[in-house]
Amino acid sequence: MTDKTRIAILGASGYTGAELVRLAARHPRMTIAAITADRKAGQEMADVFPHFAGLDLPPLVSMEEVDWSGIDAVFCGLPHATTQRVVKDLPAHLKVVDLSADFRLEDPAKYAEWYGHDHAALDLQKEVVFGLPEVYRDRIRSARVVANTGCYVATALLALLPALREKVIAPDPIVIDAKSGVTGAGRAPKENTLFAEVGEGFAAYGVGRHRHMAELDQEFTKAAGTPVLASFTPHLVPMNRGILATCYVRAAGGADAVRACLAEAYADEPFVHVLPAGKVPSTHHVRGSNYVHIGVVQDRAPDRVIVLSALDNLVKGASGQAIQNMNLMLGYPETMGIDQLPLFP
Ligand SMILES: NC(=O)C1=CN([C@@H]2O[C@H](COP(=O)(O)OP(=O)(O)OC[C@H]3O[C@@H](n4cnc5c(N)ncnc54)[C@H](OP(=O)(O)O)[C@@H]3O)[C@@H](O)[C@H]2O)C=CC1
Ligand SMILES: CC(=O)N[C@@H](CCC(=O)OP(=O)(O)O)C(=O)O
Repeated sequence: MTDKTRIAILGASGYTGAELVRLAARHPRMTIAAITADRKAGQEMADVFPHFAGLDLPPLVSMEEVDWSGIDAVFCGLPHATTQRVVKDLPAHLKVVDLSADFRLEDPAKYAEWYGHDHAALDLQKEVVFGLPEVYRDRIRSARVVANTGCYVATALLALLPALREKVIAPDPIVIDAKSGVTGAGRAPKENTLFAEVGEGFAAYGVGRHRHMAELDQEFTKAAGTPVLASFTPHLVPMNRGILATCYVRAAGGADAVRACLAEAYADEPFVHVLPAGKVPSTHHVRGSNYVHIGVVQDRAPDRVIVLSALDNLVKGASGQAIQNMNLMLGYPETMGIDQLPLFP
């Protein structure tokens, strides 16, 4: 008998799956019992990811080969749309943290509108809790299935939600200018992530319409108590990891009021640091960690404020947040296994 939770990581040959392996392998209360892949099923993890050389891991298998009776909890790092068909058929004894976008939208009509097809697991959707621990910690503790917040969305929500909730910032306009490293697009080969097409330049994409807007609308609207339609423009920048969101908002009390509100809201949060006046966050300062840095700056007009937020898309934006959620679901200390300091430079 072991007092460790036996976990499976679905999609372990992808970027978020590999990051889950990195973190879970050193988690004091988790043991990695199964790891899955699709095209890479049958391979050893250290062959797919040589940085895991020497780590004792089971081989990558297909999902059909997993013996679920030997598993207590599952992290699901699969592409969206595939995920809902997989998660709905998982045995009910499993606790699940899903990293995809499939279970984040509460309204099925919104899901169909933004993803272009009906949801395949609506019954399950009803019981899923939105996985942003800083907001839904109590509900996450008793959830069986949690939908991790998306990487861009976590960056923007953590920057603005408390101030929106307390009406320290106005619900309109909110403009979010966000930049992501290339691992945000996953490991599967795509033309837009080729070195020659990402390096030495950068561009916006999804301008005017990106599926993450639906998730932002849902959570901003709940916090403000009135419909919020934020502008959101993502950019792909030539770096491996990290997201920086620069958010432009209106706040009658100016930057000091916004900073004070955020500092109070996050005073006891283990992973969110509100920076002192005059400091701005950098992806360099959160890389490889579950930390989020938030800076607040006064714009030239007295009622315009700039809130900047940085996190590592693969850690706080995905796998670290997933472990944070699973720690809550399992009754473990929330920071267990994910309190590593950032890697700098
Ligand atoms: N990358 C990021 O920063 C973030 C990603 N996410 C979300 O997390 C999920 C995983 O992302 P990421 O790790 O980047 O993706 P990757 O493309 O890097 O990895 C996808 C994984 O899923 C497996 N897979 C693909 N198709 C299937 C299938 N049909 N059946 C079973 N397994 C399959 C792949 O196996 P194989 O390698 O063998 O093909 C691989 O292990 C996505 O939903 C993404 O949107 C969320 C937040 C941040
Ligand atoms: C750089 C890049 O391509 N990013 C992806 C977001 C990745 C992601 O994490 O999507 P979810 O949060 O919805 O799972 C995109 O813009 O679609």
